[in-house]
Amino acid sequence: PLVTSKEMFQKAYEGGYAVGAFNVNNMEIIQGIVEAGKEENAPLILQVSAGARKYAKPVYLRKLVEAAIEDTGLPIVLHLDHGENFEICKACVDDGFTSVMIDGSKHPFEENIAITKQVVEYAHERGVVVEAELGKLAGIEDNVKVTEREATFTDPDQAVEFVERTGVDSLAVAIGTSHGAYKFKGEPKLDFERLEKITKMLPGFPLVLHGASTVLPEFVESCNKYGGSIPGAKGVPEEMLKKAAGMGVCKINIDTDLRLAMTASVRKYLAENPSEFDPRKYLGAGRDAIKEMVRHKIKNVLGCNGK
Ligand SMILES: O=C(COP(=O)(O)O)N(O)CCCCO
Ligand code: NA
Ligand SMILES: [Zn+2]
Repeated sequence: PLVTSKEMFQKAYEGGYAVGAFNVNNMEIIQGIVEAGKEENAPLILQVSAGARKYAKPVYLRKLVEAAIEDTGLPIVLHLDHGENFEICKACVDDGFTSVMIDGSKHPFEENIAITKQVVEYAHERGVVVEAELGKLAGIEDNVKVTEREATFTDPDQAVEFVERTGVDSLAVAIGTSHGAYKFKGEPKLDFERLEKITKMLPGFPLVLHGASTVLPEFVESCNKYGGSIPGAKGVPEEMLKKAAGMGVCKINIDTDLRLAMTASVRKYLAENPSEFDPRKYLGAGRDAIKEMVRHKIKNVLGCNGK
């Protein structure tokens, strides 16, 4: 069924595991994710960005997710990822989403609170849950001193005030991750002391980790081997994700690992089958790679299999 993440996160918090939040843009990506969820009997969060709505059109994504629910019977959350303003959050609530993110992290503290409150009011009125963000994901890695970079991380004291004043249901925290395939110049590092402090000050409150793709080496190598060029791509080691899942993180966002699984498999298939031109062959290869990758994440990283 189509569900909100309320109970999902309560169980995840108590159980010390996290639910995967996977970005969806087309049929094969959705099918790969949902087949994995079915095989592992895991709850799923399918998340749609503004770019996905532009690429696929909202009605296609909504119907594809409805199809996935009808096909599998899994508990599935349909979530708006990185909603920029009240309007897009409202549109998704009105479109039947069960969860929306309002990302006010680029605004000053008080503006972030104001816009988040506005979305919480509208969403809660209609039984929809809200994710917000406090602190800025890295991504400003180069030519910035560590202290400056850490100044953009989530401040635990501010987090308490933010949650109390907005009534938000979950909070995306900045502890060193960033979006995309180039997350760390040097050794991967997350600020676990900061994460621990936040969970001590907000016991039982669901936290969200963005920029949590591992940038799986097998796919990076395959992309580079079959005509791609993504040297130096690096993500979050799976051990760190497991640790975070045991420390109050209830939702782990994965998009780049899906993109790499699809891209590596399509490149490989096309390189190895030069005379093939049936899209079902190479898109099917991509779908299979996504399914296996998501199964791996569910079983070996998130721990939400059978939950
Ligand atoms: O937090 C994430 C996923 O981050 P990652 O890029 O590590 O998969 N997202 O919100 C997905 C959109 C960002 C584009 O990748
Ligand atoms: Na957890
Ligand atoms: Zn994100």
